[in-house]
Amino acid sequence: MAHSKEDIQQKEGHMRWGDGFIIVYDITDRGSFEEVAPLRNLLEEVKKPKNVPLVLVGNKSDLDHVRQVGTEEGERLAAEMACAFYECSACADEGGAVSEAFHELCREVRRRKAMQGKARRRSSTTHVKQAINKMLTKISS
Ligand SMILES: Nc1nc2c(ncn2[C@@H]2O[C@H](COP(=O)(O)OP(=O)(O)OP(=O)(O)O)[C@@H](O)[C@H]2O)c(=O)[nH]1
Repeated sequence: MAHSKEDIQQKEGHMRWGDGFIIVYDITDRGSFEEVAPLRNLLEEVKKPKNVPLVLVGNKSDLDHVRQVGTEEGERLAAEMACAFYECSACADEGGAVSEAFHELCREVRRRKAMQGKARRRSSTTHVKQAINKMLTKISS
């Protein structure tokens, strides 16, 4: 599918403010699956240097008889992208996979925020230690 400059700018705008993303393709449309990797690359580019929480979803699992993308292909791509993977149906969400995908994304966003908080706390402790060391060096010289 061709994307206009406006399409890309609009996408980048959404990407900038988002804390986490669900990339959805249609299991009955190989073209939509092939758009996942470029979309993820654009996301990485926009969010750099942050490593953004992601979940990959193959939608329309109720249309298994016209499937064009195998479950294993989705699983493999998710493994490459180091993110969770679900197949679901927005029309017939019997197993609850739609809400599970959203919950997993929220958990991932919280996990990353907690990790970033820890890293920030650690770096501020390092700054305090450096300042004390500097003062001690000055006093002793
Ligand atoms: N059978 C089935 N149809 C679905 C499912 N999810 C969406 N659809 C249908 O797919 C069509 C497109 O859905 P939209 O919500 O417009 O999604 P979109 O991302 O704009 O999709 P495209 O127009 O195909 O690019 C609609 O007719 C929906 O009813 C699903 O899980 N199963």
